[in-house]
Amino acid sequence: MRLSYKNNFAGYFKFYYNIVGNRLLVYLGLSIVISFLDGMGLSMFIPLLQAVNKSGNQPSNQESLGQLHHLTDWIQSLGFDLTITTVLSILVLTFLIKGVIKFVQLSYYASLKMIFLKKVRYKLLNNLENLSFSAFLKVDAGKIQNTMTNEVGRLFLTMTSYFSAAQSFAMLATYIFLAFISNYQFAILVCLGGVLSNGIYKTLYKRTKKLSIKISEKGSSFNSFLIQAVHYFKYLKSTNQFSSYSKKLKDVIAQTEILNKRIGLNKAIATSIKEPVIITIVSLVILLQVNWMGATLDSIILTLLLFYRALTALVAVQNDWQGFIENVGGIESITTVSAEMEGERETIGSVHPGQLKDQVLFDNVSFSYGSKKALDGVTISLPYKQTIALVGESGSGKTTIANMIAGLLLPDEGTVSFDGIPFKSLNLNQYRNKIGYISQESVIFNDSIYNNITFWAEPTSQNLHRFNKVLEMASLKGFIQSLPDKEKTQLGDNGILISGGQKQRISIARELYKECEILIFDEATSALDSETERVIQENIEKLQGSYTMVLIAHRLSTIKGADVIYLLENGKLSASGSFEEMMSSSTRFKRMVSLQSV
Ligand SMILES: Nc1ncnc2c1ncn2[C@@H]1O[C@H](COP(=O)(O)OP(=O)(O)OP(=O)(O)O)[C@@H](O)[C@H]1O
Repeated sequence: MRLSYKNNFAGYFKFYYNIVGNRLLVYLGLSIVISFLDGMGLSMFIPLLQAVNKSGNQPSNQESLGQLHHLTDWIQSLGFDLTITTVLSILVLTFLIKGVIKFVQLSYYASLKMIFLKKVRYKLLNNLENLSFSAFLKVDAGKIQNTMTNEVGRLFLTMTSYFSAAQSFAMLATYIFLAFISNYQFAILVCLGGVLSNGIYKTLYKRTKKLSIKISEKGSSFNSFLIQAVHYFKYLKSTNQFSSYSKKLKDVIAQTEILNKRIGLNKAIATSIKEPVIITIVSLVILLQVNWMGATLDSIILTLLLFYRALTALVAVQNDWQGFIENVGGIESITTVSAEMEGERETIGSVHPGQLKDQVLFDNVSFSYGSKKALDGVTISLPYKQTIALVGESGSGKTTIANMIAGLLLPDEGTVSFDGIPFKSLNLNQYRNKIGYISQESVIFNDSIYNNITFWAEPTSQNLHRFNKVLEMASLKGFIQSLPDKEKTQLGDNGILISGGQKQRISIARELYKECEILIFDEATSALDSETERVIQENIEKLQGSYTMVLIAHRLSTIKGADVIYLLENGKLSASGSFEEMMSSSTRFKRMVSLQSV
């Protein structure tokens, strides 16, 4: 399914059709049946008039019905007498059937809505899931959030209005058809009235559409500011910067509401001119009918009835279209965001990685973020079940290498390979199943400890056993035992209810539970006190030899046990070897160690 559209009536139809398929035709079919029944019901007023005329002993005026007298002829040919009771019974029956079909249509609409919203949200979520990491680095989180929530809602409103307009249009067509066969001059007047008022509405629609698109943009920036306000709440609160920050948010709110007010103003104009326009046209028709066409009373009543219904349908078309235009920004922003994300889709190779046997190898790798060179001709080997450590000053390129090992970034020059398979050809999704990543910012979901560690695994005895094992490995057993709700303890948004060190241990436990093959610790022990750090350190050491591991650490004491240490300087490799080798061969490394000892 591709979310794209052409900016015209048929283009919108195709857009909705692409999402919900033939269900749309069923819905439209039901709309047409309802319009037809409505027309049928109204036509019953014609024989009703005749029946009233007959009972009043007035001559029945076949001429005033135009070609519609065929309807009364048809009813009589079925063997029904045109009495008031017969006609009223047919009228009641028609509207009863219409009510039943309306119910079916509305129930169908409820499931259509569910399918529509689900499909669009799934599509956007898939787009996000498949987005490349380098594109994600440039992404506006507020825009994505706004699109997934508000804009999908607005998009659905456009579909509601669009099909409601289509249904009203079917009604309008029914009455115009009835009008044509009853009195063609009248029909021409209806059309003229429609065309006339349409001119006024077109200008209003154009203005509303522009405002609607602007509202979508404002929605994105509102969400962006809001996400950051929540994310940096502690900082904003402790430094009393919240008031100046919320000023920015309030500005966006005010601008959005001004746009909404302008849309409301357009709506007010559109709504308030409707009745005067209708009444003027109705009066003109009556004048024309009485003065120049010598119309009789029942012909005027019939004309008025058809005319009134046709114009009501026309007003409904205009109202629905106004509703459509008010939310058209939703289509615009969803298709744009979806296309943008699709354009930045990660390309995944097809070669399936087996178990790591030999090594992950960086061969003369260079990488830049835009014009900023982060890695320059780096050659590194990560051998099977060995531990390497990356050290270097802040900004020297350690995290970039870690991201490359996880396949998040691909080299601009040189190759990164897994047992000889270049990452470009590798099925990176399968490869990443092997990766455990414990990053500088611990990842904690707003859920229980158990779910955070097991990633929502069923609490079977086997899983619970595995869970308890990793609690011990990550030194979490004592902490969890001390909590009243034990492993069911909720951690709050972003782990706000636990300490930085506890967050890290939970992250470590999650990766151990996953039973990954390659473990990346990016400053994993930086937020721990020295005692906890020692325990975790011992645990990492226990893992050495069982996992292929990458350690990134500023504290050099923590990487003493690594098989090979790589020292980076400004994206270049300046030395490598075991801790002892580095101490004797690299004066820079030796200085770093001695500075930390001090
Ligand atoms: N998304 C980005 N866009 C532009 N430049 C970036 C981006 N991420 C990192 N860099 C730059 O690339 C260089 C290497 O960054 P990297 O994060 O790999 O360093 P690091 O050694 O891990 O630093 P630290 O120890 O502070 O985490 C730095 O100069 C940094 O400014």
